[in-house]
Amino acid sequence: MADTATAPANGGGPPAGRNPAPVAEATGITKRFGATVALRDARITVAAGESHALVGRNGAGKSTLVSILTGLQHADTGTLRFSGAPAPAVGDIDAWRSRVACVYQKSTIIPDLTVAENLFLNRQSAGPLQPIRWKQLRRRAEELLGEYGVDVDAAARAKDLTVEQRQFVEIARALSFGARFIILDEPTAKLDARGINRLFDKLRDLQRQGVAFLYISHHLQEVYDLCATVTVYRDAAHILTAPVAELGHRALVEAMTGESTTTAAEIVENRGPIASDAAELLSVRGLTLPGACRDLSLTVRAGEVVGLAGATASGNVRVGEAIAGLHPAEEGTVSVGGRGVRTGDVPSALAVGVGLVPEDRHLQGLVNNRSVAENATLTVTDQLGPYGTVLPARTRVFAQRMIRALDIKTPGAATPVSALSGGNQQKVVVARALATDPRVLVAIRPTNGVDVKSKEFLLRRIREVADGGKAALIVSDELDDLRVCDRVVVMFHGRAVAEFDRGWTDEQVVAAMEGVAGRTATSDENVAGRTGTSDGSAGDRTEAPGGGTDRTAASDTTEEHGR
Ligand SMILES: Nc1ncnc2c1ncn2[C@@H]1O[C@H](COP(=O)(O)OP(=O)(O)OP(=O)(O)O)[C@@H](O)[C@H]1O
Repeated sequence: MADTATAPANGGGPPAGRNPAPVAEATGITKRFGATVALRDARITVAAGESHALVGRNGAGKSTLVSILTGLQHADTGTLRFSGAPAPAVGDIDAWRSRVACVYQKSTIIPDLTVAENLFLNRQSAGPLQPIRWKQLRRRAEELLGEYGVDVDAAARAKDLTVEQRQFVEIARALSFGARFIILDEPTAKLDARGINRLFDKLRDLQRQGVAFLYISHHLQEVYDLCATVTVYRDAAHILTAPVAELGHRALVEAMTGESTTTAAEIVENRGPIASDAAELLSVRGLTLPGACRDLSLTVRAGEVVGLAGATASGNVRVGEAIAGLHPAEEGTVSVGGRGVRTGDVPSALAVGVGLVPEDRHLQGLVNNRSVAENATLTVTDQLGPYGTVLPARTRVFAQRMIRALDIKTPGAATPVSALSGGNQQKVVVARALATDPRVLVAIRPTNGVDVKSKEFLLRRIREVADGGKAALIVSDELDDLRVCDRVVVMFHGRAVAEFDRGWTDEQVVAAMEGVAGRTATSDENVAGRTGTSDGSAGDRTEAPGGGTDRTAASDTTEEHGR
């Protein structure tokens, strides 16, 4: 793919006449955490005004580098310079802020404060004993937001903003400290396609104003869309830095993994259709969830992986969560192998064999200060000792099996899960869902934050669940996640609007997620075909926008679209 990739129109180089010193230059950086070497003699140079990507597998050392570049951690060895000058002293927060800022996947703004208060936190007044002039504060905030073209009400509570608006506020705050170098650590993880486009427009805009970016993402297509230069880390070390336009997709993946990899589409290549007499394992009939979906029906057969696709407001995530007992239904039923699930009742879903990989591993997935072993076995404590006891030795053995099965990179089973890299934490969440050997696995964005190789690995594991005679539902808007499915049902604004067998093209599924298929094909009815109507009868299958399916086109585009 990168053979055809082009550099962004703005080029990414430093604007003429500006200080030629790099905005950030780190060399010889080594950082250890106990026995773990997180960075070994690593380096990076980001030129003024450059859009620079940093990629690497989970645990490669990217977040550690970010924490060193932003002054949160001190490197054991190495030098760091900003615009030619040595890095500020540790703890001199204002000096660090004027050089670099990071927008994380997890927001750092305070939900109960207004946008204006967040923007000027700890600098609301002119001096320590000066009163805060609220009107002035709001005006300054409005000016600041206006200056960077951020369309957000300065008086709004931060908690009422969308993820995208929060990110824009964080970027504006960073720029207001004078920083012309911004690090974005997986900023698109919680955005849908439109949100990503708007974020990219904003970044390109700021780049034209001379702001440099270090962009971290596991979505390699985003690297091709946005960045001019890419640096690859592998196993704590710098592997290469190259112009994006000169590095093909396969070469980039090989630099990250040290070997060649298969793509998601290759996982299902040469696979036959699901037997028509395969038992219906998951059955959702006429489900209505307030604010999320109306009269939705869906089935998944034994041996089948079904994708439930949709943009943020589609309701697909709530449907997945409801199947796992997290939300009560206003109407409709959920059953597994003929046994009903009491909606809104997690134990009832667990009892019939539903396993869940939740959307947000931080909020719903992990107990941070507990070990990898404890987190991986949370759902199976009844198997870890007699009479309600949990035997540490049995927990350890169980967890070690999981660590091997899912290739979790950790010093050991007793390591606190918070010490793992983001992608490896996600694998612990998947391990926990698989631990119960579920009959129906509901996996919500299961490859969130997972590197290209681990993504392939996790998707293969989900396929194996189905191949073992179980059913899997992948709830996601990631095209790579959907590519391993036998069937993809697309939701738009609470309704299933299209359904595709294998061989769909990216354009077809994206159009359906954007609501185009819903308007042309099934304007106000449930999708028919195998998703069925609310009374369980089969209806007409939705015509794919663009007509039919095209296996060649789907595989050809595999490398072209990260999402
Ligand atoms: N506070 C810590 N204590 C112990 N080990 C740590 C700590 N922080 C990071 N590590 C280890 O350092 C290594 C590098 O982790 P890092 O988070 O930098 O990887 P990453 O490239 O950002 O991965 P991901 O893509 O999964 O976010 C990993 O092996 C991780 O377990």
